[in-house]
Amino acid sequence: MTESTSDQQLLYVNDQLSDEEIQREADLYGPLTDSVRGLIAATLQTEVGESDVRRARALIGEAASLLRAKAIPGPYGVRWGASGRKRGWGNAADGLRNAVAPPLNIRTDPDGRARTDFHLGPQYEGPAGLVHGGVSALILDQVLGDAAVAGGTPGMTGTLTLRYRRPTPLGDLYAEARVDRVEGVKTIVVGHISGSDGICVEAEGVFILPRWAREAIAEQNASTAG
Ligand SMILES: CCCCCCCC(=O)SCCNC(=O)CCNC(=O)[C@H](O)C(C)(C)COP(=O)(O)OP(=O)(O)OC[C@H]1O[C@@H](n2cnc3c(N)ncnc32)[C@H](O)[C@@H]1OP(=O)(O)O
Repeated sequence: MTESTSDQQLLYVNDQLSDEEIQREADLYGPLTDSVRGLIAATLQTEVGESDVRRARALIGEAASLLRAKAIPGPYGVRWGASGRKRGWGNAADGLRNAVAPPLNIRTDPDGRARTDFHLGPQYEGPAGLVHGGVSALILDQVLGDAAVAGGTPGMTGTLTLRYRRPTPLGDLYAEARVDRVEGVKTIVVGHISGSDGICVEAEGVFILPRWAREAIAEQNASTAG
C-alpha cells in the first residue's frame, strides 16, 4: 500500500479545507469513532444469547456497508487545511477517526511538553485487569512524539526505551512527556504513564527528522535564500 518513501510522502496532503469545514468533519466523525469504541467494548463484554449476537453481526454488517459506499481507498495520511491545522486522523494512537486508538486528548506546550488524562477500558487488557504493555508503548510513543513536535523538533521514532516499573491498571491514567535535549537531528524525549499508585511505565525516545524531510527543508531554504 505504501511501499516506498515516495509513496509515503504522497500521503502528506494539503487539502485546503477551512477551519470551519475541519470542525464540521470533527463534529461528525468524532462521535462515530466513539460509537465504534463503545461497540468494541460491547463486543468484548456481551453475554447476550446466540440469536442476539447473530442479529448484532447483521446490523454491524449493514452499518459497514453504509459507510463503505463512499470511502477513501487506503490510509488517511496526514492532511493540512488552509490555515495549516494538521489532521492525523488515521493515527493508530490518537486519530480522531480511528476507533482502534485509545481515547487520548493530548495537550501540548510550546516548550516541548505533552500530557493527557485518559481512561483505558477492557479492550486494552493484557495481563488480567491490567493494561497490555504494547498499548502503554503505543501511548508513550505518541505522547513523547507530540512533545517533540510541540518543541519544534518533530521526528520519527528511532528508538523507544521503556521501563515497566509496576503493573498499569485499566481505568483512569495519566501520561506526560518533555523534551530532554536536542542533539543535531535527534530529539531525546522522556515521559511516563502513571496511575493512582504512581508511575507505572517510564520511557525515553529518540525522535529523528528523516533524511528525506531534512533534504526537503534544505532545498526549500536554499530556494527561499536564492
Ligand atoms: C505526530 C507526530 C508524533 C509521532 C509519534 C509516533 C511516531 C511513530 O510511530 S514513527 C513510526 C516508527 N518509526 C519508524 O518507522 C522509523 C523508521 N526508521 C527511519 O525512518 C529512519 O531509520 C530514521 C528516520 C529513524 C533515521 O533515518 P535517517 O534520517 O536516514 O538517519 P541517519 O541520517 O542515518 O542518522 C541521523 C542520526 O540519527 C541516528 N540514528 C539513526 N537511526 C537511529 C535510531 N533508530 N535510533 C537512534 N538513533 C538513530 C544516527 O546515528 C545519526 O546520529 P548523529 O547525527 O549523531 O550521527
